[in-house]
Amino acid sequence: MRVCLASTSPARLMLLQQFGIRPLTLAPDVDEDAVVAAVEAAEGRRLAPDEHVLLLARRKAADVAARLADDIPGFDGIVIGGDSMFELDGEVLGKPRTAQNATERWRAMRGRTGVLHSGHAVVRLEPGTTPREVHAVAEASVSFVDDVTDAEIEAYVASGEPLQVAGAFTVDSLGGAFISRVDGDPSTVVGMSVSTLRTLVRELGVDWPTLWNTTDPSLADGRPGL
Ligand SMILES: Nc1nc2c(ncn2[C@@H]2O[C@H](COP(=O)(O)OP(=O)(O)OP(=O)(O)O)[C@@H](O)[C@H]2O)c(=O)[nH]1
Repeated sequence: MRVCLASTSPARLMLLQQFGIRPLTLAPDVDEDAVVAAVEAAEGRRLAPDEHVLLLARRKAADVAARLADDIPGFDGIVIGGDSMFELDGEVLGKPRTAQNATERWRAMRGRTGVLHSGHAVVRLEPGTTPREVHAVAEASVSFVDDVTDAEIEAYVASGEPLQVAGAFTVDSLGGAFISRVDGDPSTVVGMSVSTLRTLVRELGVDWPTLWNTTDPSLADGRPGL
């Protein structure tokens, strides 16, 4: 069973590898802001965090699944897409991208609890059959210690780590020192709930252990991806 991760996220790839899977990786070609804006305009409302991450996870998986059918005829396996957003006091926060945003967010987060929403979509590609897709959202609440100092925030932002991750924090790296509690599947916070992926894979009739220790043939000669 081949596995393709439709993501550029190093954390998502790390998660799958930690859980015994060495997937092919392909970057999704999805303009996330444009996709969300189009759906919100059509619906005449803002998307809730769970709708937001599910929409994007599904679009990313669908984009790569469609390209795979052309790039690797006869691909027999699954394509996994994901998206994560952090919700604090009803505000949906993606990657801060700038030091100022990250600093402002950390000053607002100390001592608080927010929810990390992760969307998951899995597409089953099997030669001669119609692709099948299943999807789900997982949430984990994240509580931050209340005594993070401005100096610690400045140092953390200066590390660059918080700039490119949903919510401006990581639970499995430098940011973990400022997190007092996670309620839910911890891998949800990192980028994908692997227990949720297992449920989705089973819905597609695939036994999870069959994915263990799979090395995609395209990786056989050490080339990442296609
Ligand atoms: N290592 C780590 N990464 C995190 C954590 N929280 C969020 N992230 C990452 O923050 C990023 C959220 O941005 P997304 O838009 O979902 O994904 P992306 O990184 O743009 O990658 P794509 O899947 O290609 O869209 C993901 O890469 C997550 O893995 C965390 O606690 N630890």
